[in-house]
Amino acid sequence: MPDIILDVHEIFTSIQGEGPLMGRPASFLRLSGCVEPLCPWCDTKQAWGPGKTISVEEVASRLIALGNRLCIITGGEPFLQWESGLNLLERLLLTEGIEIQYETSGKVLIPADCRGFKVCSPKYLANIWHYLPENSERADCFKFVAGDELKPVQEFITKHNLDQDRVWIMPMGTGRDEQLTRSPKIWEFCVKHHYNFSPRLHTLFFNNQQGV
Ligand SMILES: Nc1nc2[nH]cc(C(=O)O)c2c(=O)[nH]1
Ligand code: SF4
Ligand SMILES: [Mg+2]
Repeated sequence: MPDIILDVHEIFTSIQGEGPLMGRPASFLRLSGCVEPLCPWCDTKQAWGPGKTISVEEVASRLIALGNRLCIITGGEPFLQWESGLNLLERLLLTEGIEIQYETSGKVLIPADCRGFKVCSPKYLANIWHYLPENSERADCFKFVAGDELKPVQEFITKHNLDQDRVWIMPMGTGRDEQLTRSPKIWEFCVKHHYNFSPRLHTLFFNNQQGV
């Protein structure tokens, strides 16, 4: 039988820089491939195209070898590979007692049988949210990268009836300075609407380096 494989961009160890699990040491698996429309501000454009094909067992053993209790699976769009191997990887990691957190844009359907913690970060592009509404029930929480336009974020939250406890807002910025400049306005927005604020710690510390 041929190996079940994943299309992998990178595997590394770091600290979750964003969202509800921010600050926790974690193994990161960044899968290759994303869904159109692609975001012009994307900080991981290298993960759009094909990466390295690696067997699921090999990916699992590399992640286990990093020794972290938590694994963040991101992309690209990780759920593109759910049926072709990610579901098997999830089973292998859970068997080892490793906790899993996914990062998804919500442009594809979050699999109903996925057992990890799902953080959805919807994308607003050319005045449209590129998002499948069914994911509002399937994601555990939502993370928005916000720039100057806060109205669309507020409209999204209202339209999909998201409880404030499920919402994290992060300042836009591929670099440290931009993030810091935008933070006070995002902070005020969070205080006003009772949302959670999240910085992007890896950008604050390492600017726009890859693999951190
Ligand atoms: N440290 C760190 N935390 C992250 N949280 C989400 C990330 C992502 O690229 O999805 C990310 C990342 O690339 N690095
Ligand atoms: S959804 Fe995420 S990975 Fe895909 S293009 Fe947008 S920012 Fe980049
Ligand atoms: Mg990132």
